Amino acid sequence: MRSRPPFSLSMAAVLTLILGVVISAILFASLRRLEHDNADIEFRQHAKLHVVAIQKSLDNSMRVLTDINQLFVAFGNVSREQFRLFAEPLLARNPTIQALNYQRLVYEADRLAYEAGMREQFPGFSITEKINGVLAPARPRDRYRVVDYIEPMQGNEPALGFDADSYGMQQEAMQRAIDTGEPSATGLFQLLQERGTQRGFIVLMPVYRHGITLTDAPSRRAAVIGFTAAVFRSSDLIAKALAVENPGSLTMAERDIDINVDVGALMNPVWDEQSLIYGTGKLPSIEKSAFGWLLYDQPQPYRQVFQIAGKTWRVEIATPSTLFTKRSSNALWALLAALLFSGGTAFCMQIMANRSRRIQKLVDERTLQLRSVNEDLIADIAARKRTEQALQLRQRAIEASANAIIITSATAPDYAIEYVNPAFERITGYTAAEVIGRNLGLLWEKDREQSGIKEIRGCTLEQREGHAVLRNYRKDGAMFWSDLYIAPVRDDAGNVSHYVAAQYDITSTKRYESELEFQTNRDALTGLANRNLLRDRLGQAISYAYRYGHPIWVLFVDLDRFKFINDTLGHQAGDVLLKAVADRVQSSVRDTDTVARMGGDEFVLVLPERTDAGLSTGIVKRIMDAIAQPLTIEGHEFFISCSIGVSVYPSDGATPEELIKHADVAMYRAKETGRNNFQFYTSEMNERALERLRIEGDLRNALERNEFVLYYQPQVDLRTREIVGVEALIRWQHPEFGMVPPIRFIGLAEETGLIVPIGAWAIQEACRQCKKWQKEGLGHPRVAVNLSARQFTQQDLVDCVAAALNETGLAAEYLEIELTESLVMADVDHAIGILRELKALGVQLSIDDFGTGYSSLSYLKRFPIDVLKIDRSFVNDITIDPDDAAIVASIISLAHSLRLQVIAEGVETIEQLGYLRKHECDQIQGYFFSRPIPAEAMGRMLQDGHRLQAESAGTLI
Ligand SMILES: Nc1nc2c(ncn2[C@@H]2O[C@@H]3COP(=O)(O)O[C@H]4[C@@H](O)[C@H](n5cnc6c(=O)[nH]c(N)nc65)O[C@@H]4COP(=O)(O)O[C@H]3[C@H]2O)c(=O)[nH]1
Repeated sequence: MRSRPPFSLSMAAVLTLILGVVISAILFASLRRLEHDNADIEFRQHAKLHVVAIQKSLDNSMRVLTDINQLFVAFGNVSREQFRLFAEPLLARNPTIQALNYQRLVYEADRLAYEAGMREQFPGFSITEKINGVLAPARPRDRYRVVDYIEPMQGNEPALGFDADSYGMQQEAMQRAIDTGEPSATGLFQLLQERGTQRGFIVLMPVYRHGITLTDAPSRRAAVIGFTAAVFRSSDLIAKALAVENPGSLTMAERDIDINVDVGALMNPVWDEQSLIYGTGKLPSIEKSAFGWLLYDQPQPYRQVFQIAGKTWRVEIATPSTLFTKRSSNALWALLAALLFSGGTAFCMQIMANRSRRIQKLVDERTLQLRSVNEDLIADIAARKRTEQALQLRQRAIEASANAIIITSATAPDYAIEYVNPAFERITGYTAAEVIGRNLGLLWEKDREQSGIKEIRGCTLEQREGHAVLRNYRKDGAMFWSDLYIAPVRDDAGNVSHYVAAQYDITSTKRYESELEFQTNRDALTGLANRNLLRDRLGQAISYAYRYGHPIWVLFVDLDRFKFINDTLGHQAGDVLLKAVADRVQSSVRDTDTVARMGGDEFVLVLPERTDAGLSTGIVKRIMDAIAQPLTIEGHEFFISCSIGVSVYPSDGATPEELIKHADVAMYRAKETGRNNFQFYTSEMNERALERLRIEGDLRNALERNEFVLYYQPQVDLRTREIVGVEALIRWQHPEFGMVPPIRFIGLAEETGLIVPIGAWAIQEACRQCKKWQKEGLGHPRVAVNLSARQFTQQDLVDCVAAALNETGLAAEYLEIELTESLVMADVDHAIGILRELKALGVQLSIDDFGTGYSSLSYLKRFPIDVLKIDRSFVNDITIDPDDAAIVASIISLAHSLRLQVIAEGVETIEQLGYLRKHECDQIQGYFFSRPIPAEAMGRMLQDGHRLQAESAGTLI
């Protein structure tokens, strides 16, 4: 709906209205001025007529008076009857005259006669005057001016015989009349015959004695005999004059004009109530306001002064200001009409302005619409162009796409392919002609059980878009992975007419993904699970075990002395060894078990219990045996053992981290108890592990704090029963834990590398002590020092030993270096080299712990060793385990055949001693003879010549 424009006044309309109002005002003012002036003129004309009427009436009256005076002049003596006959018609013609009379001058002397004569006609006549307001016979005086004749008699009877001189106020007029002979008016006074309040006046005209020549005033005074007088009632005079003279206009005059006629002295033209003879109203004092004429008719009072009967007559005629509408509404109507016309014109202008504004607005709207339509049209054309270009671009993009684009029909049977782009041909090896009309499924060949195919079918059935990863097959049969996106294409009616599929060859991505997955979860060297996958698998196994109540074993496997191999043969050899161990471990367990490499030489196995096969230590042993199989690397044969810690779910932990950590702790415990061993985790181990951490920290400072001491355990020759040697065994005098045995810190020292300086110190100290004993004359016992694997790989080992000998001055033959079996067997060739160098120094060499490892006896021939030390584990059981007894016997025999000395370790009982003696063991070492003791004690023992008791030896011999 078009909104109505807001109303606004048009400037043209407003100006028109203002102009119209101004013109109307001017018109009105002009008309009013005209009317006002007309009214003024009309008024003056009327007023003039009135004045003329009054003047004329007075003139007529004066003429009547003159006429009647002429009667006396002509006849000298005029009878009463003549007077009457003459006056009557005059009075009839001049109604303004109240009465005409003749006043006779009667002298006192003639009074009686006169009165007598009059009484004949008028019985009781007497000359009268007014005394105290009442008519009475006149008091005697020289002369009387007696009203002798009077017409009309009727109504004027009281005046007959009245002495007019008794009215002093007429004297002046009378005297003037006498002196001039002209009519002379008196002032206003109450007429004798007047019954009302109206005043009147008399105009006197003298009558002189007949025949007398009148030349001047005295002659006139002397000749005067009487007076003719006209009596006027003042108001009646003017009213009748106006009525007689202006019978037509009187009404108007009465209505419209206030007429005031006054009689006053010539010298006093100002209004005077006493001299006012006629007044119809109070004359307004006209005070003209500047614009009063606009609304009121305000004619100027009309004044005229004239002389009649010796008096100055002033007639003033005025009319009150009246609202102009009283006279004429023409100006008003003209004003209204002009205003109406102006308003109408302005209204028309406003309407025209509104209309033109509407038209302008409409034109603007239409212009805007047109412009908008035009712009739309241009935009439409541009959009079409863009669409065309976009279509071309898309077509080219599809053609140029590196990915396969396929368009299939949604209505044709089997969703026949309608279009494939060049990339499709390139990827699949099919030409467009070969696939058009066929189903996309040709790419899947017989591999139709893929879940992605179901998804794609679902998309076409439900007419929705979707996505699937598929194995596709090229025309040549080669498989490739594709990521297929399919989307329905709808026609204008919204029906699905086609499907468009984009196929991405993701074979390389898949390959990369699997590599990535492998890298993420697999150990790069061995292909075993890495820490990530281990944690994952162990987590899953825990969940499963928790649900079904099965235990899980977690095995922490650490290769013994791997570092030695790695350091001596290099990393490549180390890697070969690790791979071999990995394979062996993997093949010792079920496929479903997890074997992971934690890094270095550490492996973790997750062995969940199955219903079909329970877990037992047999599995652990099997793993250890598998690892212990001889291994040839770069032509060298190695024997490697391992230490295994076992933690059990749920008793040893509920999380992967806990179980792995506890298995690790158990593994350390296994190492501590002598390698090539396994241990189940116990809570005490944990405490030990914590302690171990503490020890590790303290160990770093122990050497410089001189906390290490050497204890010495004597070695006794079974034939001589004398002490022939001592084994130096290190002790750590820990400030808190007290005397710490080597088993608790040697392994740690090896791991941390601290064993190198500690070992060097031990050699030096042992040499020094031995030399000291020799110097003290305590004989020449050999001192045996243990050498760790780490020391064995030490580049300057030989130099170090040589330096110790040099510095202490001990002859090399008194120093025996003990090497463990596994140490030399780990890398036989390397070991032989070192051993030869050491041997070259002149030191004795012994193989410690013999029998525990997997050393091949055949190698012993190649080692330049002097002594074999039978491990105490065999010695321990020789009296109870025939196998161990047989092993010990054969070791002694073998050693002897190789011309090696044999020392049995850990001889504790006389039975063991007996057995060893029996099998011709050369020397023994063990608690039976002495525990390891401090150097002083050892010195004393040497000094005392302490020897194996003959009884104990003898009883057995
Ligand atoms: N049960 C029993 N044990 C007996 C008997 N006779 C001796 N032994 C103990 O057996 C160990 C013999 O030392 P080892 O086999 O070389 O085994 C040594 C050696 O491998 C290592 N070790 C000791 N001192 C050093 C050292 O200075 N350097 C190095 N590298 N290793 C050392 O620590 C291991 C343990 O030393 P020790 O605790 O002193 O333990 C000593 C000794 O006290 C016996 O009759 N019964």
